[in-house]
Amino acid sequence: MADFDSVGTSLEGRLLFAVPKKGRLNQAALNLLEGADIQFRRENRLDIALVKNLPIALIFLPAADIPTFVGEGQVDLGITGWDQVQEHDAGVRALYRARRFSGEISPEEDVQNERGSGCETVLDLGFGGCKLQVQVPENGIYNSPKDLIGKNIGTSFVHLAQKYFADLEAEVDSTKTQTGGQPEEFTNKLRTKIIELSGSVEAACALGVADGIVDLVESGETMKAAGLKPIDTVVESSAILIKSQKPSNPELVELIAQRIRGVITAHKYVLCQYNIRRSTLVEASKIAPGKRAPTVTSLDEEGWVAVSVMVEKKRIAPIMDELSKMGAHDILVLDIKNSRD
Ligand SMILES: Nc1ncnc2c1ncn2[C@@H]1O[C@H](COP(=O)(O)OP(=O)(O)OP(=O)(O)O)[C@@H](O)[C@H]1O
Ligand SMILES: O=P(O)(O)OC[C@H]1O[C@H](OP(=O)(O)OP(=O)(O)O)[C@H](O)[C@@H]1O
Repeated sequence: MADFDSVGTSLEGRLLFAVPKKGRLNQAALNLLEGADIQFRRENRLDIALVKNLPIALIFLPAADIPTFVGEGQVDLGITGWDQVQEHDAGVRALYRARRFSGEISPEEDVQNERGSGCETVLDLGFGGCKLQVQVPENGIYNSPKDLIGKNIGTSFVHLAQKYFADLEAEVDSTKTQTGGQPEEFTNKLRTKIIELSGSVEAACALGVADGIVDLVESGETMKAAGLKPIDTVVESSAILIKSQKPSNPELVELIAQRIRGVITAHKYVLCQYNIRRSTLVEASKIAPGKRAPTVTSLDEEGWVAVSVMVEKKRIAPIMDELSKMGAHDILVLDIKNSRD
């Protein structure tokens, strides 16, 4: 077990930054920290690491728990999936709704309900893209989400699944009665049974535990291998940087956000340099206009200029083809290690 006490006192005055300790987001998050020059050494099995060159402590937590820590303000910043923030948000709202329904909620808490998860999105990190989808057996009897009302649903996203089926049940009920549904009260009334599973959710249908599942899909390989098909999307997700509503050091939060933004831009773009006749410069700039504008310098040859421009990595090959066709020479493409707007 990690010895938190020994580092406890040294956390004072440090911004607490939660990072996924395992799973799909772990390595990409560590790469971002490295790119942002957040230097630390993590002792074996210790889930807290002090940053050497900034007043920050990294807290390694499961991605699913990060919105709770950030939302409640115990941790200032965090990297997690948008899906996890939405799940936490749905959980917080469901809890307040249930308490309001049973009459045990005060007006102050009611205000808190409106604040939801308490996490604010700082920026999209551009990795960990996936979709939370409703899935059913490929050759089974269910074809639309409505067919699953009243059935068993396996998922790790219990609150989002509850909300999804509560809304669906309310929609179906309101078309039946024409009186308008009340998704508000779903905690007491949900007919669909949501079964919480912590992993390998895709196996639930084949094993007879569930009729359908709500699970993440990226490439679709897991879904296909399990003989499932998607019938709806609950949430589209990617990794995000979140902050609490009142971080202990807002300036440091902004500094980290700026550095991470720089790393993301650097990964997304390459620097393209080429020589071209000045008379073709305007046309060439239309092909590769850059983030703001190309940098143009004179060449020691009459009528020629050297151009330097940032180009999105994924578009670089066709842009080089076009520039070459236009008469550009000595086209070079360079990786960008870091950047700042
Ligand atoms: N296949 C995927 N592709 C891209 N991102 C994913 C994928 N699966 C999960 N994610 C993202 O990563 C987050 C964490 O999911 P993951 O399953 O890795 O977490 P974990 O349960 O902490 O790890 P593990 O599954 O190893 O126990 C998800 O909430 C989602 O945002
Ligand atoms: O569409 P794909 O690219 O196949 O990815 C989807 C799978 O990835 C995630 O699970 P993960 O592998 O992280 O493990 P888990 O099932 O234990 O959560 C998710 O829960 C799916 O099972």
